[in-house]
Amino acid sequence: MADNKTMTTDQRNIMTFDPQAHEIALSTEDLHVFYGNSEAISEGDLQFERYKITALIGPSGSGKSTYLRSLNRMNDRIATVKGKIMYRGLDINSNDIDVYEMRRHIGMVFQRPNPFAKSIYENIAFALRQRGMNKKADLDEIVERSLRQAAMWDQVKDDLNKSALALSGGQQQRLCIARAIAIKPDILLLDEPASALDPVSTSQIEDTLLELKQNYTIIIVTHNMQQASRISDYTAFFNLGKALEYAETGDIFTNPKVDLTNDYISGNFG
Ligand SMILES: Nc1ncnc2c1ncn2[C@@H]1O[C@H](COP(=O)(O)OP(=O)(O)OP(=O)(O)O)[C@@H](O)[C@H]1O
Repeated sequence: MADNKTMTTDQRNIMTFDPQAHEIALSTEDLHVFYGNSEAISEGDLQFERYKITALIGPSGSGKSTYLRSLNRMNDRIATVKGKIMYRGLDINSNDIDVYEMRRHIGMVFQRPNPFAKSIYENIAFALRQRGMNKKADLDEIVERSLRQAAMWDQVKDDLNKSALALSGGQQQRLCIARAIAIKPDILLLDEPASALDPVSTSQIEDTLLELKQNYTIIIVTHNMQQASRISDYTAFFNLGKALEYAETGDIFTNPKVDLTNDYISGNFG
């Protein structure tokens, strides 16, 4: 992706997000992702504003997940990721980055809820203990705070020793969100977190994300246009490995500048 200086006028028009006017939590620069010889992301660097929700939309296979997963190096083993991923002035795509430590700041929640086969309490406490926190009072406090932030404390506070696998799909996904935020990341990446859930659970997850954006920068892949328009502040439209348009969500859904964006949000393809 060309930088601002070398962008054509047309490119500037479709990337209406102005980085000068916002506090940027994370950005990519000249990012390219290859699976073998096949280039899955070829164009479309984005800058993510702090404490906002950005939705990545686009047809199946357009590269949304590949882009998202690159942001905290989940693609390291399966793809070649070139270019810079800038976080707090550091290129976190460089070889000398401690990936484990970086993921403490940039957490991920996956499409399918994937709680550990442990108790609700242990699902959260496990990662904290691995990071050297052993005092029960501290663990108790963070478990409660995380479950409250994920809007499920009242439902599970008397069942903390129950297996997480006995929870409903929606509760399991909120537990996974609680687990991700327990270590206080800055940025939360979510890959279609509600696609496997019923409408009520989906709506609860959306409410949770809207609450969380007070403290977290959120980037979410979704196929659900209503969801993108309900919860996101910014939307990026991907097609064939390129972010073709990036703007405030209201603009993308009411006044898209790229014909393909319009076709996609109108349900004409994808
Ligand atoms: N592990 C992989 N190995 C090889 N190619 C892959 C792999 N994962 C994705 N791809 C390819 O990369 C391209 C982008 O896929 P990606 O999953 O990022 O798209 P997507 O927009 O998230 O799709 P969907 O909405 O269906 O999840 C596709 O052509 C896909 O086949």
